[in-house]
Amino acid sequence: MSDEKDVARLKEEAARRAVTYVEDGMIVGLGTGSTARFMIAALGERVKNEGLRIEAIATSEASDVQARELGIPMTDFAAHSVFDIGIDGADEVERGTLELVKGLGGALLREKIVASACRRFVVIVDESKLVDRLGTHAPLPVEVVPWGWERAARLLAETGAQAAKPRMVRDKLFVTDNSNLILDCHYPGIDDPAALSRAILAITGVVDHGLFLGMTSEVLVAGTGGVQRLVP
Ligand SMILES: O=C[C@H](O)[C@H](O)[C@H](O)COP(=O)(O)O
Repeated sequence: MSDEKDVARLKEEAARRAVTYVEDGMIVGLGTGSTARFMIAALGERVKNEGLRIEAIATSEASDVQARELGIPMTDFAAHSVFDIGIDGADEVERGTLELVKGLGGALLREKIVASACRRFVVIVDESKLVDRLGTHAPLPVEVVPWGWERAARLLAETGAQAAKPRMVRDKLFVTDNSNLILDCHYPGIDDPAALSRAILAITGVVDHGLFLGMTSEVLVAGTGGVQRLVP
């Protein structure tokens, strides 16, 4: 089996475990990304095969489309301010603190809005996402309004980022579901995530960033030895 297939299998294992937490009557926040895709697929199976009765809210257009295609009933913030459980992937999980970097898929803003509305926020990852210090494996994505983004990029560099570059897709600026841009900020490790969060949010034009601090209820980490459950 190739490495890629191994990783996909681990992501699916973590995703399937998290879906066992979902019960009849729950309102569920659906994450975004390749691991969340497995989770939405598994949830769709339960809705179809077991008649599981839930409503869900998606953190991206892509997850929304997938969930609707699978027949998962969807809801929104017009109907609810609080959700029972949110299940989402991550790009980095710091061992010990379980603080996160998210947003490599560009969905960080809606993901953070939904995670902050969930009573329980379950993170599903394969073991390659565990790090000793945030910022060492993945850049920190920062969502900014398009107007004046160049200034925001320069000010982000002053927070210690070695580079704050607009994300590009096929030579074009990547645009989020919220019509904003993503600046990928490369830090040489993040020693004080809370201080960095404050510094980034103080920049006018920044909408939010991919540091998810104090939000994790638990992490399900799939590795070769099975799925491990980590709690803060
Ligand atoms: O914007 C994307 C999200 O934060 C994803 O949850 C994160 O990038 C992890 O994605 P994946 O499961 O594909 O590694």
